[in-house]
Amino acid sequence: MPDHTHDHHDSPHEYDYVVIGGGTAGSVIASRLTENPDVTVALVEGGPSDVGRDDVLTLRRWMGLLGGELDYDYPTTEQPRGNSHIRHSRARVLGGCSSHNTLIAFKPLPSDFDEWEAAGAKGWGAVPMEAYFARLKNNIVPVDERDRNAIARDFVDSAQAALGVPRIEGFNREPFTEGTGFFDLAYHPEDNKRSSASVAYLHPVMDERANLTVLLETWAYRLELAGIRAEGVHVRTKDGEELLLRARREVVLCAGAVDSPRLLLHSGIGPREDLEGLGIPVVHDLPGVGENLLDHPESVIVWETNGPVPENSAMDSDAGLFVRRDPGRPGPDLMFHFYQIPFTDNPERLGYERPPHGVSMTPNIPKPRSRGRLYLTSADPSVKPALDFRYFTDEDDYDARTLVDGIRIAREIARTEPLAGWLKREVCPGPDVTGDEELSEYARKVAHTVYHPAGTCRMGSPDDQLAVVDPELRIRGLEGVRVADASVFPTMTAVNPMIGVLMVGEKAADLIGGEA
Ligand SMILES: Cc1cc2nc3c(=O)[nH]c(=O)nc-3n(C[C@H](O)[C@H](O)[C@H](O)COP(=O)(O)OP(=O)(O)OC[C@H]3O[C@@H](n4cnc5c(N)ncnc54)[C@H](O)[C@@H]3O)c2cc1C
Repeated sequence: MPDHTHDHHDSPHEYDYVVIGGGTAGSVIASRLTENPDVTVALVEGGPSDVGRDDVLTLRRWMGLLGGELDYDYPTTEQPRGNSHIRHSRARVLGGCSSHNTLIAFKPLPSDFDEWEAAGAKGWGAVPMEAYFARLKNNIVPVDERDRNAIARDFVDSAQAALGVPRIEGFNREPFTEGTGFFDLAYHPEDNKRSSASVAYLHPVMDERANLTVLLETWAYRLELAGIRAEGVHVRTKDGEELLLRARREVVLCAGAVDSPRLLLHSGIGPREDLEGLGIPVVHDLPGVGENLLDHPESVIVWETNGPVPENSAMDSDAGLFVRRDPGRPGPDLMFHFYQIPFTDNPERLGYERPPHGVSMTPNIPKPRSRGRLYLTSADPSVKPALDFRYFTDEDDYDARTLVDGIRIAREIARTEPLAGWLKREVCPGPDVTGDEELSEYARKVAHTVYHPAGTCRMGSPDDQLAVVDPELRIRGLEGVRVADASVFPTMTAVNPMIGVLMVGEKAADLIGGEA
């Protein structure tokens, strides 16, 4: 290995590591690698900085960011069994989706990591992963007392009374299979400020570290490969300048579950036939790129309340519920978010009206069985990729049945005091919709996403033909390039994935640093 310590400033566009994507995982990795002052890192981020931006940094303003100028806003392909109108928000700003999400913070359950290990991700079991949770720099705390809305408290009481599940105070304290309570969030309750990946990992060091170069509003569009070795990445800056950023040691791809496979495909790394069909020269035939597209689909049931709901909240969906219907499963198989607002965006398309004040429950499928696929429709890197989630297409209809169960359980909770006393009427689907078929039809047509795409560059063992990266996160068959973000998830975590992504970042930094 040549001595790089003296040539840092020789070439303006050469670094030890080029990290693509200053999002959730990328912020962790760039921050950790540059703890060593002898290591240089370029962090390439498609969006602007979040520093000083109250619209981004104030957690409760999250909904205002969706669909706006800081959102890549990916459509889905037509979903014959689901909702074809879902828009997948992906943040275009430093911190990535941790800068516009709700920051619900769940350490993946032991059963999630053990499932990864069993799927071929050697070394990613629950026991070794524990250390990475302990390392996280984010401020992870239960929803603060001041943010605990009276109706959300009553939701928790009613869920407990109706279902007999335990009340949980601090979901990350010990593993659970069911329970209800206020979530842990990565935030600062005193001013409702995000403790996103960028706030926790980059803001404290960005201006101080001479060895960290953050290139904002710069888009990576193709990897530079010499044979099987990744040598850097081609980017376009905000001013339209095209640069080749060279990586002496490694390129680390952290563009997320949509944009990491997208960049690989445009670099000629992916399923041969697809690439040839689009006229993209095949550099490396890797059939798994874009396959195994996972998500948490959800549905919604909305009530009108007797009067306005009190104002206080961390981000309007501060409490929830996990249910395990099948005791043979190691973890929960149905989850609910409770919204202190009437979330009628999708039902309105079917003719339902938004009540003046109301609340919602959004049952989702922790371990969905449908698997989708991401693919390109054009060799032009500026064309958005196609996202076909194949929602509700699993053979035994498990996914749709889960949401039907969810709506029925939601109604049981709503009938139970103290929540019952707040509710005037069920707005959607409405009390007349009761049969399995009708409920399934409704649940699927108004289905939404919990915004958790993952799995499109999945990690796996050498005999897994569809694995894209090995358990050290190296792209199989190539040198000098890893993927580290939600796309490497072999399977979906039963809980919201962000903490899992941050832990992927921490472990990736360890793997990369250890090798150097
Ligand atoms: C609205 C919403 C709410 C959510 N709520 C929660 C929640 O409460 N709890 C939870 O656990 N999870 C939540 N999630 C999911 C969670 O935020 C994501 O799973 C996680 O943040 C993904 O991290 P990532 O590193 O894979 O990708 P990202 O955080 O999306 O990072 C990718 C980064 O790469 C950049 N980028 C992409 N392509 C390029 C390119 N070609 N060149 C340069 N830069 C590029 C992007 O700008 C972005 O900054 C939510 C997601 C959304 C969208």
